[in-house]
This record gives sequence, C-alpha cells and structure tokens, in this order.
Amino acid sequence: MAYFPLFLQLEKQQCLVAGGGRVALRKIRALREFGGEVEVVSPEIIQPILQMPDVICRCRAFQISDLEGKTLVIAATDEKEENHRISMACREKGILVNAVDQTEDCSFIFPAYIKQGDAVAAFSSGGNSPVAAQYMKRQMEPVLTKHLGELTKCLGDIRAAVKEQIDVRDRKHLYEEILRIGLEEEPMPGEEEIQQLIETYSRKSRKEIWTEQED
Ligand SMILES: C[C@@]1(CC(=O)O)c2cc3[nH]c(cc4nc(cc5[nH]c(cc(n2)[C@H]1CCC(=O)O)[C@@](C)(CC(=O)O)[C@@H]5CCC(=O)O)C(CC(=O)O)=C4CCC(=O)O)c(CCC(=O)O)c3CC(=O)O
Ligand SMILES: NC(=O)C1=CN([C@@H]2O[C@H](COP(=O)(O)OP(=O)(O)OC[C@H]3O[C@@H](n4cnc5c(N)ncnc54)[C@H](O)[C@@H]3O)[C@@H](O)[C@H]2O)C=CC1
Repeated sequence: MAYFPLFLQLEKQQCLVAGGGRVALRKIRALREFGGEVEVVSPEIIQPILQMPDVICRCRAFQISDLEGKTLVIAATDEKEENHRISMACREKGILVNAVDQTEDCSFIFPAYIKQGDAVAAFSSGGNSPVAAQYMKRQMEPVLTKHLGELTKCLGDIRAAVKEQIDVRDRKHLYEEILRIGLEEEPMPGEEEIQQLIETYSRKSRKEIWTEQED
C-alpha cells in the first residue's frame, strides 16, 4: 500500500535518533535541514555526527527514558530486535517512529527529496525500492531548481497583499504569470515589474466587480 505524503512542521521539535552509524547520519542531516532538534544515543557514534553543531550526542545504549519529550524517533541501530523494541515503545506512547530496517516498525518513512528554500518535492516507492525513490528525485532535479525556490518565496511574499487587492478568480492567473515570466525569462521579474502586474490585475478585478454590479 502506498504511503500518504504529509509535510510535517519539524522546526524546534525534539527528535531522538537511536544509533550513530552511516544510516543515522543521513537521517540526522534530513531532520536538521528541516529545523528538527536532534539528540543521538548510541554506544558508538561516527565522527561526522559528533562534529555536527547543535546535535546532542550521548555515548550509551538506548533507554526507554530517552523517549520523554520527543515528537519523533528514528530507530537506526543495527540490531533488529532493538529497533523493534524502540518502535513498540514509541507506538505505545503515540510518538512518530521510523525504524530503518523494517517498514513494519515504521509509522512513517523517509522520502528522497529535493529542497529549494521552502519548496520541497518528496518521492517514495512505498518502501519497495529506495533506489527507485532516488531515481525519481534525480529525474526531477532539473525542474526543482534554486530559481524555482526563489520564485516560490517571492510569491509567498506578495500573497497577503494580493489577497487584499485581487479577486480570488484572478489571483491564480497572476501567480501563474509571475511563475511563467520567472521561469521563461532571465533575469527574475524585479520588484517593480511584479508591482506593475499586481496593479494591472487589481484594476482588472475592480473593473469586473463594477461591471457585475451594473449588470
Ligand atoms: C522503508 C525505508 C525506511 C526509512 O529509512 O525511512 C527504507 C528502508 C531500507 N532502505 C534500505 C537500503 C537502502 N536505502 C537507500 C537509500 C535511501 N533510503 C531511503 C528511505 C527508505 N529506506 C524508506 C523507504 C523509502 C521509499 O521507498 O519510499 C531514502 C529514500 C531516504 C533516507 O534514507 O533519508 C534514501 C535515499 C535518499 C536519497 O538519495 O535522496 C539505499 C541506497 C543508498 O544508500 O544510496 C539503500 C541500498 C539499496 C537497497 O537495499 O535498496 C534497506 C535495506 C537495508 C539492508 O538490507 O541492510 C531498508 C530496509 C528495508 O528493506 O525495509
Ligand atoms: N533505511 C535505510 O535507508 C537503510 C537502512 N539500513 C539498515 O540500517 C541499519 C544501520 O545501518 P548502519 O548505520 O550502516 O550501521 P552501523 O553499524 O554503522 O551503525 C549502527 C549503530 O547502532 C548503534 N547501536 C547498536 N545498538 C544500539 C542500542 N541498543 N542503542 C543505541 N544504539 C545502538 C551502534 O553503536 C552503531 O552506532 C542496518 O542494520 C540496515 O539494516 C541500511 C541501509 C539503508
């Protein structure tokens, strides 16, 4: 069965990673990239993790008390039974859990993803083949560029003003026009050009409202 994609607000959320190897490292990097606060507990922890700023490292085996106050947990040990035990304890406490070695012990799985600013695309194979998810990501990389990330931010910045000035029916066309200009033409539309477009659409909206009132 396919997994439903949810986008989780991770900023400042307490995340626990049990295990300090190569797989743990990849998961920690992803959690940090989205603002999660990470604590690692593992008898052995590889150097790249120990060197990560703002990651708390505890060099000992996992204990149930490590779950206290955690929003999300990754069971990334190389012990199947231990990952299973961690998963069961999390489920009992209603904590989101990912076990790196078996989907049966996961309440969520990690996607392959592309992140450009706040624009994020995530790919999953439903656990069938992480390499297939990796392949989907690589195929989409030329589309989800840094430029599209910047344009997304720009659309976010004008959204409140546009909501106030432009009728809901016209807003989508304005956003699509800015995206088209931004993606097809170099350089990105400047602030002045965007303000002019907003003004044009705003006038169009006012005119349509008056016409409707006259009708
Ligand atoms: C279920 C899931 C749970 C989870 O980890 O969340 C899971 C499970 C397992 N992965 C295994 C192996 C590999 N995983 C990768 C890579 C990635 N794995 C990721 C996600 C997921 N892996 C979740 C499913 C996602 C989905 O399919 O939708 C990615 C996308 C994201 C990330 O890790 O952050 C990341 C690519 C990131 C990127 O490139 O962007 C590679 C390739 C490589 O290393 O380059 C291999 C070797 C090839 C192979 O074996 O397939 C094994 C066998 C372990 C063993 O046998 O020892 C298991 C256990 C099992 O089979 O269930
Ligand atoms: N989901 C994924 O993307 C992938 C998952 N895997 C799975 O991930 C597992 C881990 O892989 P690696 O990181 O390469 O292994 P690793 O051997 O480098 O790291 C395992 C870590 O777990 C720690 N550990 C062992 N018992 C522990 C305990 N009781 N509490 C806390 N930490 C404990 C060890 O000290 C070590 O740091 C593998 O067994 C494999 O099945 C492997 C590849 C990809």
